[in-house]
Amino acid sequence: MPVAISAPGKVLLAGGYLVLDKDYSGLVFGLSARIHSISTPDPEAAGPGVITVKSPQFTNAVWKYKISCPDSDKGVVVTQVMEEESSKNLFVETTLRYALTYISSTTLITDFESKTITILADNDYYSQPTYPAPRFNHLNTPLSASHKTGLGSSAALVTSLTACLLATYIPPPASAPELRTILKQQLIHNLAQASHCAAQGKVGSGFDVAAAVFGSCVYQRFSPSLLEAIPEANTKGFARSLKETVDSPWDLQISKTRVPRGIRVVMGDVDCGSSTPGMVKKLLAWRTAHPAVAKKMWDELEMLNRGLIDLLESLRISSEEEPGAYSGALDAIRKHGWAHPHPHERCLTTLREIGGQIAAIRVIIRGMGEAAGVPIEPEAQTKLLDAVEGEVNGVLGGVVPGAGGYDAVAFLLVDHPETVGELKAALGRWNGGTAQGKGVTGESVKALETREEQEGVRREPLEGYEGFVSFA
Ligand SMILES: Nc1ncnc2c1ncn2[C@@H]1O[C@H](COP(=O)(O)OP(=O)(O)OP(=O)(O)O)[C@@H](O)[C@H]1O
Ligand SMILES: C[C@@](O)(CCOP(=O)(O)O)CC(=O)O
Repeated sequence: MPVAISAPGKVLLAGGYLVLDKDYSGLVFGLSARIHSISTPDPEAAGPGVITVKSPQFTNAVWKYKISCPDSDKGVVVTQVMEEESSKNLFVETTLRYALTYISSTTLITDFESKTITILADNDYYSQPTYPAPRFNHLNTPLSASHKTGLGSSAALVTSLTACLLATYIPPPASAPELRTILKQQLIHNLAQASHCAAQGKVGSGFDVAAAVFGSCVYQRFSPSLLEAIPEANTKGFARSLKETVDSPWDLQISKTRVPRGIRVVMGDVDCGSSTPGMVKKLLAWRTAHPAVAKKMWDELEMLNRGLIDLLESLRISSEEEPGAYSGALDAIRKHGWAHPHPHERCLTTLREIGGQIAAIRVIIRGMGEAAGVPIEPEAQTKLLDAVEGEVNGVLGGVVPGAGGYDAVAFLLVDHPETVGELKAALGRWNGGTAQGKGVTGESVKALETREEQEGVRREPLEGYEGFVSFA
């Protein structure tokens, strides 16, 4: 029986770096750009024990694995069958190893039915050569040469593949249609975090996997020690420890959130690139060397981020309790900017406060970056954010999301076609962005189509993949 699962990408609007510490939080929105994993029977399989994963949007993107379980305590062994022009895919391979080990420990299956799993990524994950591009556009490059837009492809991939493997191999009732209630999100989350963390080399707060599973949320991470306790894959005790850890309660904190109706997040792809691990290492080294100053900054930023979360929540409440006044305020700012005949009207005040809060957050972020010598909001991005905010009525504010740097920008704005169109045009016209030392001068910024979407991992109807996957 074929199974299709998708998981969303992410944008960390507030809380970059802080969210690495479990005492601080991150505001992360799930995105409509999803990565889909579709498992189908393998028509060419001579018997059980072969899983072929492929990403037909890329060249040389077929990864074939032999699956065996010689020692149940050490877990399932996943060995790539290397063929001419095979590449490695660490995230796929690790996810198979972890998910199949968990499944085997739970169900006692050792002979896994052979399957083909097709991975399809929505176009916004990679810079496209031409716009608009057809759905699941073929990029004519190997995956390693694609230009990622920073939407968290590895987390969405690991999450959808994990859920797809669970739904494929764990027999009913777990494979019944309602993924969320039966294949519990918590299980998908814990298992996907374990795989992602192992593949990533144990860095990262896990906010991207949390968004891929739960969708938009305020996230406080789990204790890193939870995963540190799991032995290396395929060593003594791996299977037992993985199962115990995944089935145990974790100390992460998730509270669901959403962008209020009438407001939209638009991401701009700067297509320049920054090294997140390098920035994280440098910033954390500075934090360790300057504990007192850093604590003050972290606490101040946390307070401002929490303030932003509260303001967005009160705007959401206004949008439901006073829809007329709310829509009027949105209309007014998109037409006239902040000049309004009733400046003290409640919704307008909240909208204004959101803009002010984002500006205050950016001040501290810049200070943090300067102090640590890490370009979290580089000057080129400051100019871009300020220029767009000044030019386009209806933009509440913009940030350099996640780790910051030269990769991307994200704006909160009134969700009206004219406002979105003006923002896209302003980004397209932008040519003042000189990333010093990066060799990029005067690049325009491409607005992505993706928007905030509240829902996390979900089962998808198979009809959506006709033409991309063979169900024969
Ligand atoms: N379409 C895909 N098919 C198969 N594997 C993929 C696909 N997209 C991403 N991956 C896996 O994810 C890896 C990229 O992960 P990486 O953490 O570098 O990027 P990212 O998660 O998109 O980063 P960011 O958090 O900055 O958005 C690839 O090397 C590959 O292993
Ligand atoms: C710097 C950090 O806090 C955020 C990185 O975000 P992004 O991958 O740049 O979206 C790292 C992390 O939380 O894993």
